[in-house]
Amino acid sequence: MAIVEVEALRKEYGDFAAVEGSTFSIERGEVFGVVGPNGAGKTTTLKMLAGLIEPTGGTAVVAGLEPGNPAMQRRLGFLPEESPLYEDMTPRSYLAFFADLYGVPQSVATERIERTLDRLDLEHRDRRIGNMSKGMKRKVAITRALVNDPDVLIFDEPASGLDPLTTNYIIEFTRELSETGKTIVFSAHNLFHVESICDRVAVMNEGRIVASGTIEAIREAHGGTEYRVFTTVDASDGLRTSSADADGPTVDDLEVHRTNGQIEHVVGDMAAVEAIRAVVEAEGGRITDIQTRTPTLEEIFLEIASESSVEATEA
Ligand SMILES: Nc1ncnc2c1ncn2[C@@H]1O[C@H](COP(=O)(O)OP(=O)(O)OP(=O)(O)O)[C@@H](O)[C@H]1O
Repeated sequence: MAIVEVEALRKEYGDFAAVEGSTFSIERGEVFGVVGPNGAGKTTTLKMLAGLIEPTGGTAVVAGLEPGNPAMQRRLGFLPEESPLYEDMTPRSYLAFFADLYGVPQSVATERIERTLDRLDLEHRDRRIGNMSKGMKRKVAITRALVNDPDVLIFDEPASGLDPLTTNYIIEFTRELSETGKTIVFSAHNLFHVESICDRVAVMNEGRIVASGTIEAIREAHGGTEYRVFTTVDASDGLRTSSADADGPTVDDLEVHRTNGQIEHVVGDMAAVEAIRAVVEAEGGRITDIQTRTPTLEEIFLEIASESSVEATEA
């Protein structure tokens, strides 16, 4: 059975739905990314999973337990997007305090805290938290999410606003946690990190999940390689497309641009390239160049988000 089961989860604020009926499940040991633009509903979703805000509808079950159940809290670690820390405490005293709240025996807690801080390379463990850098504070917050040795980690933008070195450190550490069998739900803006560590993702926009699956599947469904065929003659009249209904081979989604005296045909597969070649040769022209381009994950997600916004407007 999946360790996280979310069914028709919904959160309304007045007549505004921040999350509009999300359904997904996460297997034990998976790294699951929740991605999407600002205001998509990522934080709201993660907070409902963590039992920090109550859904208006639907259910979120973690490790077989409802959010808010104290037994579930013990199996869960939550890293909020902004982690307010007690500025006057030191990392050691602060983390010991949280371990105590979770009922972790002191000797176990000390060993766990020191091991995590060692791994995160956090120096100055007895320095006042208020005097630490943003990256150091984030490392303390991450260690706090781990004091109870949870099975499920919910990390809201774990590396947001940090320098690239600290970011890589945290992403690498998150990967290591998943290798030790922890299940990680992770929200992020930086799609490079999503691609590097997530097994599956849910793409959110305006409160709804608009695509989900492995990155490869999403790439395949929404962002295949684009072929740009440059020719001396326009092949569109000899091709059958959804817009032009001429005789000849069918080419879906053909785009034609004129650049510097050349005709550029943009198509989505090699069969279309061959069809263009046949038409161009039959018309006495020639192909001058063929270029391929694979859209970045960023472009694919932007495309998915804008398509879903258009659908919502049209509905
Ligand atoms: N307490 C609240 N009261 C009213 N509206 C809220 C509340 N919390 C969130 N919202 C709204 O719900 C929507 C989703 O917010 P949420 O914080 O979940 O988005 P997000 O995807 O995490 O965005 P970001 O990437 O900016 O953190 C936003 O439009 C936000 O303004």
